[in-house]
Amino acid sequence: MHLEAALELLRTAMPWFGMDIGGTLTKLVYFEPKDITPDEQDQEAEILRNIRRYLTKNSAYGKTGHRDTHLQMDNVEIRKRRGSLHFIRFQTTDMSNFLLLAKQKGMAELVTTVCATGGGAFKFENEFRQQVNMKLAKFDELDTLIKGILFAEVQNPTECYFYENARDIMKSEKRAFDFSKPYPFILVNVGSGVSILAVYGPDNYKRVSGTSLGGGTFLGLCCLLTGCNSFEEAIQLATKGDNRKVDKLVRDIYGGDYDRFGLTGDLVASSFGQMHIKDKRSSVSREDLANATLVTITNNIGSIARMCALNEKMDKVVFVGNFLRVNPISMKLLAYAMEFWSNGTLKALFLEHEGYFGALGCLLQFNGEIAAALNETAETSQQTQKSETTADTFSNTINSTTSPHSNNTNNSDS
Ligand SMILES: Nc1ncnc2c1ncn2[C@@H]1O[C@H](COP(=O)(O)OP(=O)(O)O)[C@@H](O)[C@H]1O
Ligand SMILES: CC(C)(COP(=O)(O)O)[C@@H](O)C(=O)NCCC(=O)O
Repeated sequence: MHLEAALELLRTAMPWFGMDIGGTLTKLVYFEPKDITPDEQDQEAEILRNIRRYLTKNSAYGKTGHRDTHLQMDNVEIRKRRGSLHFIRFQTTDMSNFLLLAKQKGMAELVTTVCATGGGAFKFENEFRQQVNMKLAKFDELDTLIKGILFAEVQNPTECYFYENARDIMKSEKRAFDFSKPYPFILVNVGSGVSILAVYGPDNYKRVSGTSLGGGTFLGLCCLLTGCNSFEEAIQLATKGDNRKVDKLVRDIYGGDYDRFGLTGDLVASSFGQMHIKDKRSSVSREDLANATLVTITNNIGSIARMCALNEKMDKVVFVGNFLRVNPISMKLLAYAMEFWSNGTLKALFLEHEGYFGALGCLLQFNGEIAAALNETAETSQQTQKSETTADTFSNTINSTTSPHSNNTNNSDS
């Protein structure tokens, strides 16, 4: 095969995945081509067809896998192909089951390199190689996070939103925000932990701060304090609880407002500040404890984010990460905190695809992987002067749609 043809094959070979292996959740973005020609269909490997069917016809996979169907993006163009993007997540603790499933579905025979980001791309590299014979092309999680956000913003006109009437949490409402001129902005990624970036341009950012008190802390503390067993349960409990029974408010200390410094009586003066009193402790519910945990973690993140915005002289603060999933309490609280503490100069912004940007950016970076590999190949072929042989070897090391090794037709949910 000629070098050019091999490279074209590499650029177009399916399937296209981006994977973000995080501290708690693994996020997988899958591109489903919708412009397959009859010729292509004839040539398409059986395994590839089955994988596509399996991923797109189901919304639950294995024990913890879910496809967020409400986030699906249709009619997207990537590398001159049109199709849909599917967003799938599972618990990172379930990685060995995922690898087993990938093997069962014949993925290992079709895909030899997966584009991955997040700490797990490093941690699980050997498992991928040993169990399914896949190499991980690793990308930095903060680079891919920004790439994913910028792509989603262009593709989806309603990606970005804010809360109107943020000062009145009971009345605040979600509204679309035009994020087409985004720079500069503070980006707060609330995953297991929290990373805070100052973003000046598409390839220009720095990590300005972070905190270990993040989504993982909320979930961990909530499980300890309430006996709950999942994030969804923790959020449900928090929705019915009242942090004021757990926290010490300014009014509990001052009897009212602390006027001189603008601290109103209903402000939290001390998170969990009432829990050293035995009577108070015995009268709080699991719901109150869950709510107080959520408010504590959220306020702390809001406070650090606000200081970063002040330091960087930026007025837009974008919050992402799966901590915000099904979590309007935190989003409204963050919107309130940005507005209240800045006297209306700071705006909290949110994005619909919350925790998927790293994986999405990783899928888009596949071009970068090819470019890197291209350079390697070009160098190798220059050295050996055997371009045809090199191209053939090369095409086997990335993805191949043309050489199925088995006829696995099982596409049922596992
Ligand atoms: N189904 C879920 N299971 C566990 N945690 C969840 C879930 N949905 C949302 N979360 C929250 O999202 C956080 C993980 O966010 P994510 O952005 O995926 O970070 P990471 O990359 O560190 O896994 C958890 O710590 C938890 O607070
Ligand atoms: C180490 C991490 C980048 C990993 O990302 P995550 O899986 O939490 O999304 C993040 O947890 C973090 O930035 N933690 C805070 C570290 C600190 O600045 O204290």
